[in-house]
Amino acid sequence: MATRRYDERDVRIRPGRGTRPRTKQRPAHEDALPALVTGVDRGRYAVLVDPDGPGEHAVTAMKARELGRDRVVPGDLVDVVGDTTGEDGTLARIVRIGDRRTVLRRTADDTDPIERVIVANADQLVIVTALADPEPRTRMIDRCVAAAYDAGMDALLALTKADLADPAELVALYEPVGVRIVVTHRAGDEIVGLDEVRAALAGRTSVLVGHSGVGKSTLVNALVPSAGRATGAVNDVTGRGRHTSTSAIALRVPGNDEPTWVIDTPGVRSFGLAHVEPDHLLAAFADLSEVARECPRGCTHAADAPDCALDEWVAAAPDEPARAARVDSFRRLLASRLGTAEPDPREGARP
Ligand SMILES: Nc1nc2c(ncn2[C@@H]2O[C@H](COP(=O)(O)OP(=O)(O)OP(=O)(O)O)[C@@H](O)[C@H]2O)c(=O)[nH]1
Ligand SMILES: [Zn+2]
Repeated sequence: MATRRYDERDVRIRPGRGTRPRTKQRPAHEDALPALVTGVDRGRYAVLVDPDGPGEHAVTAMKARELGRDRVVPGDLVDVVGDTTGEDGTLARIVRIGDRRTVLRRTADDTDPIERVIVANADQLVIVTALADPEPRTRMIDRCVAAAYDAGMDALLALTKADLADPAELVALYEPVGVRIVVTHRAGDEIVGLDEVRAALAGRTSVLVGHSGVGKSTLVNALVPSAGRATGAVNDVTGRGRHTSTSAIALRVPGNDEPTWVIDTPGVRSFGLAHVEPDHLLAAFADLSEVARECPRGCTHAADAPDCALDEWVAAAPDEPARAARVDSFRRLLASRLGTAEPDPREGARP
């Protein structure tokens, strides 16, 4: 995306004196090397210098003091200096964070009111959802789709465990939202549908999210055999999976001509939607975006918005039910952001 969106860098409290741009205070670091952040663990960053290039090698780095509290997250393109050999016991320094094409935030919560960036520069959010065991939760999917669209990312719904339930209902719900859908199920050691998943990921960076037990690790291990993501059985008592994996990590998917990455985000439950603008969400619906140019200024495009052009557009073609489905879908995502969405009846049992 062209414009950088608001993130925690903007709410940093700066010391009173000096309004000079911070970049001026930073050393030039002309010898710095470009690197991709693949993982973060207790203040140590796993980076790949010259990612996907001839000189690619893994290095452990720390954040240079001059970056202050700016967060460095998987997917960030950074500059590193110092000992960049990657040899045992060496530590490089991250001195610059490149502009971010996209940012995905996790939601604010009671202990931390800031929606923090969790992944940078990803193209696509892959919402891994089991068709059963655990039951799919449409409200959670809606929130993920809204977060992806707001972040300028595509959304891909990966429906697993198709051996247990029919995907038709969810497909009908998400196709009008413009979400690409792939359906998989395990058959012995194989995953049926894996080729479609591969095709949807090829040449892109995709963030994988999903509740515990949906089969996300099973999928990651099939895509990246060297990953060794822990897979856990669904807990028989609660129906939830065990939390078997811990920190976010970028993994290269082998076998592609173009660089292909998945970023696994264990433990991420929800996404920040507090800053989503209706028009930002609308931008993901090119056809509706066009129609809404006729809306009154400041139109929220919600179901109760007076004179919203989307309503006229639906009314103008009663023989085209697809229009209503499209508008309803957009408004469902809009409502998920405002927290006014109908509660998902299936969600009650599992907060
Ligand atoms: N029936 C069925 N079970 C599956 C399928 N895919 C995975 N499972 C099982 O579902 C359980 C959870 O799979 P995981 O891959 O560990 O799920 P996860 O989403 O990574 O969950 P955590 O590891 O807890 O984060 C395991 O017992 C898998 O064997 C599938 O297609 N069909
Ligand atoms: Zn409108």
